[in-house]
Amino acid sequence: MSRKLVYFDINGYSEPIRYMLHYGGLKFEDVRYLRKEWPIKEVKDSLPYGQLPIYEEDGRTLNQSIAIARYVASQTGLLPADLWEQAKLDAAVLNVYDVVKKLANYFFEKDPVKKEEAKKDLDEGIVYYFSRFEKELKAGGGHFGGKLTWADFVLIGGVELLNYHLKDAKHKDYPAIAALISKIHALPGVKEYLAKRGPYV
Ligand SMILES: N[C@@H](CCC(=O)N[C@@H](CS)C(=O)NCC(=O)O)C(=O)O
Repeated sequence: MSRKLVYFDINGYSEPIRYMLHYGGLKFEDVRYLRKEWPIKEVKDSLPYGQLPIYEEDGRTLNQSIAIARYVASQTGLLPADLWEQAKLDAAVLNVYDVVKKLANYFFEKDPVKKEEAKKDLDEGIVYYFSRFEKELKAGGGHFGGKLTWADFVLIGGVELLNYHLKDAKHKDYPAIAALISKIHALPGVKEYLAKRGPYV
């Protein structure tokens, strides 16, 4: 089976997907376009919605990082069979993306007044969402939904993205989130990948 994950030379939206692929021991081509060379017109024009990441498997193409993460989870034992459990995890992932979206709103805002408002919304959003993630993780014995799933990987990916761009360990007052980061970083496959990867970029 051929698998390819195509993204940029950053961790960003693809990192939880890379973690899952490595954890699952699935061989894949990790294609990373240089941001400084983007847009490469012929590549961008060939993408279903002009954006990355995309995931290719045996000639089929999937876009949208959540859809890719969910599919990869289904191939790596990280998506439970029960439909209610699946829906609860979808909700957890969308909650993570809701707070990550606040980072994007802040990051891409050009107007200085609106940027300040977006920063306030982001700072408040981090406290609001992280305290709820913390509660959910504690109720689930350290995981969303009681066991290791793709929602845990997506949460870690989101926290790392926020931390990197805000130059701060935003999860430091949330012990269950911190423990989950350590746990995922120590998983077989992920640990070896991280040792080779180096720092988050
Ligand atoms: N909703 C999409 C968003 C994808 C997205 O925003 N991709 C950005 C990089 S993180 C991109 O491709 N930017 C380059 C461009 O738009 O040309 C997803 O989650 O995959």
